[in-house]
Amino acid sequence: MNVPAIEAQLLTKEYKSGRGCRDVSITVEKGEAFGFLGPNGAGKSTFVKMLAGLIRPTSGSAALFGHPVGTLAAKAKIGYLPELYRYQEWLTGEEVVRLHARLCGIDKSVADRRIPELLKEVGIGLRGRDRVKHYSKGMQQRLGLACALVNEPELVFLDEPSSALDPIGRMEVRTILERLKQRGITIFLNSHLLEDVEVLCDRMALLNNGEILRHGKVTDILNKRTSWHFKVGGYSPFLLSWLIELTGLQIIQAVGDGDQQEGGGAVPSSVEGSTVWLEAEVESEEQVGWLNTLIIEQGMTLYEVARKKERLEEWFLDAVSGLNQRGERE
Ligand SMILES: Nc1ncnc2c1ncn2[C@@H]1O[C@H](COP(=O)(O)OP(=O)(O)OP(=O)(O)O)[C@@H](O)[C@H]1O
Repeated sequence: MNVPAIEAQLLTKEYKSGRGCRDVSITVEKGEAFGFLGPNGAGKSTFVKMLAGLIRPTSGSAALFGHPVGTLAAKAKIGYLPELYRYQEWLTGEEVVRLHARLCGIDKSVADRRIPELLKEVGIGLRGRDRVKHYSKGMQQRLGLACALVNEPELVFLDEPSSALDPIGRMEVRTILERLKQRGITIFLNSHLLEDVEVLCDRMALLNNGEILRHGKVTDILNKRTSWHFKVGGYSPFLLSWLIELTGLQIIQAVGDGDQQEGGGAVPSSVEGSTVWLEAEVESEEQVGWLNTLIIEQGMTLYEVARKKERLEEWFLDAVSGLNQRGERE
């Protein structure tokens, strides 16, 4: 039977403060990478801690690979990198991972082989023999990743895995996560880094004030908007107003591939014969073909036509805009 890696139904945690998360239901299939987004305090860590069996839900239920959360069978299958990690700073990095291996009941001979490989994979390598107190925040985060992977989990929960890393470190962690995904490991990624979610995740959900506000396939979200860009050479300033009048479409002149010119829609300032980008909102791909024909018929050169992707950041900001601290529409 093909059981999902994560199945949560109406999972709720109420703290004394009242916050936490409410009625969260999601299913994550085996081998999927799932992104969990949300503003600070939305309840992302609370949700992950319930799945990892670290805190008890107030109500609702969840299972990992068919085993109820909190049971040994569920825990044996997971790795967890917490957001606020603190490792024993008097130990060396290698000793910290070894401690985690022992807690997971891994044989010494297996640990002896696996730990150096893991330290190399997360980019600690020879520094594994240094004490943790000499590690930067980024190195401690990499150490956390090694600890989360030491039991060769089938599912990893990563709570902000690159928050302390510089851009190179983030790219390296992303590569590690991509490798895990290729190996068929299910990834549940809490992240503020929308780019990580965009590159790595198949599906995602946006949590706000403890509740799921939106969810969907990352590719659908990125392609939802049907704005198209046209790079036009030999441009004549009459073209824009002529196209708008003829087609009735919303068309503006863009500064480059993506950035709208301020006061878009106004008569373009470009000089005769220059190369410009136009951005049009269309209802169907036929309209794109129509615009292509019209531009070419006017004797201009069409260098490039591309669908404008909606960045996840726009999607995120749009979803939470107009909501107050309690997540209510203002
Ligand atoms: N142990 C606790 N006791 C009481 N309230 C808590 C506890 N842990 C979290 N909360 C509250 O629950 C809400 C959700 O917190 P949580 O840490 O899950 O959010 P988050 O989305 O992970 O935030 P961040 O992105 O800032 O880490 C917050 O209002 C927080 O103050």
